Amino acid sequence: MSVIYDRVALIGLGLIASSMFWAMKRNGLAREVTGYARSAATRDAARRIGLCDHVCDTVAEAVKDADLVVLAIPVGVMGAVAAEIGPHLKPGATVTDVGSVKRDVIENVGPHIPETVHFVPGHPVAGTEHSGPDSGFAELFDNRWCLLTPPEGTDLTAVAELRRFWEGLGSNVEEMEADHHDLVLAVTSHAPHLIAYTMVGVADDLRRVTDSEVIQYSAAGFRDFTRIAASDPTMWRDVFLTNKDATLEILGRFTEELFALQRAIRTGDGAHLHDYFTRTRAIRRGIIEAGQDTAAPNFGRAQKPV
Ligand SMILES: NC(=O)C1=CN([C@@H]2O[C@H](COP(=O)(O)OP(=O)(O)OC[C@H]3O[C@@H](n4cnc5c(N)ncnc54)[C@H](O)[C@@H]3O)[C@@H](O)[C@H]2O)C=CC1
Ligand SMILES: O=C(O)C(=O)Cc1ccc(O)cc1
Repeated sequence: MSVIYDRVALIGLGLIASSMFWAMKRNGLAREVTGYARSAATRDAARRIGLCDHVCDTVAEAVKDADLVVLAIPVGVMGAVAAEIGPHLKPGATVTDVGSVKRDVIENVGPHIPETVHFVPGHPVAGTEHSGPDSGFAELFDNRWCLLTPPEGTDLTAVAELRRFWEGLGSNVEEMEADHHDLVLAVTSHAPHLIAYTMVGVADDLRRVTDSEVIQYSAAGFRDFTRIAASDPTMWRDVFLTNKDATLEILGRFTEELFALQRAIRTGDGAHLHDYFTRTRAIRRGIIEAGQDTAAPNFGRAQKPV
């Protein structure tokens, strides 16, 4: 593959930025990659493992002369960091982000980007429960979606170039409107994370009563919850605070359904439970038969309906 951006600056050196770096190197997408993280300890860790061609001690130095600047930091600090970098951006450059929420990022970053610089928001829908500079790997984005949410009027060439870049990192790229993105992700990612956090919290309370049994005898479903509930607290705090309306909308619907299932259990309404579980099983089988289970950890290997 060929170079798409001569110089890329990664701001924030955690899971997503480090995975982008290794994937860029794997596929030769950038000639030089600079990096910056707020804490000196993270910058030192990055230097130790050879993450970035040059790790800078100031954000201004990192973005200077960059053709692409990637904000790979928690959603809650995007606006403040955009304000810091705004005056140092090169005319003609593109700024993007990888935040899990899009409307809030557009509102908080957009105003700090000079007229001469393009801003194309993005979200790779790929990740793990791990964080920090050591956690990245080049294959993270392979065959996963990257969603771009350019506001109306965004330069089409800048969007097309960023699309090619994410395709070069291994992703399938789709464009969508930011509010739609936030609602879809509230259903598929944000509410499920909150449910996992809650379930693990409930089990932890119970553990005090039953000693270590909750963990010792946990079945696969609960283990999956504990994996998700190990995700970075700062990142997820910011996701819920910035995608507030969509998350509350989905949680409201979730609670209604949960109450209906609770009532069916209390009244012994087996037909309700059976119908409900039959419907949800059909959804899972439909996803697999349509070959859309690209987010499964064993993607790429033969799968049979479960
Ligand atoms: N972890 C995941 O599975 C996914 C995360 N995302 C999004 O990507 C973004 C980054 O997430 P991760 O890489 O997982 O996080 P991470 O916690 O691994 O890394 C975040 C980095 O940002 C730095 N940072 C924090 N505040 C900063 C500031 N004010 N200035 C400069 N650097 C700062 C931290 O030092 C750290 O290096 C978040 O917005 C998240 O919503 C998107 C897709 C998946
Ligand atoms: O680890 C998992 O199961 C995830 O769901 C990863 C993830 C977390 C946040 C995102 O915005 C996108 C993907």
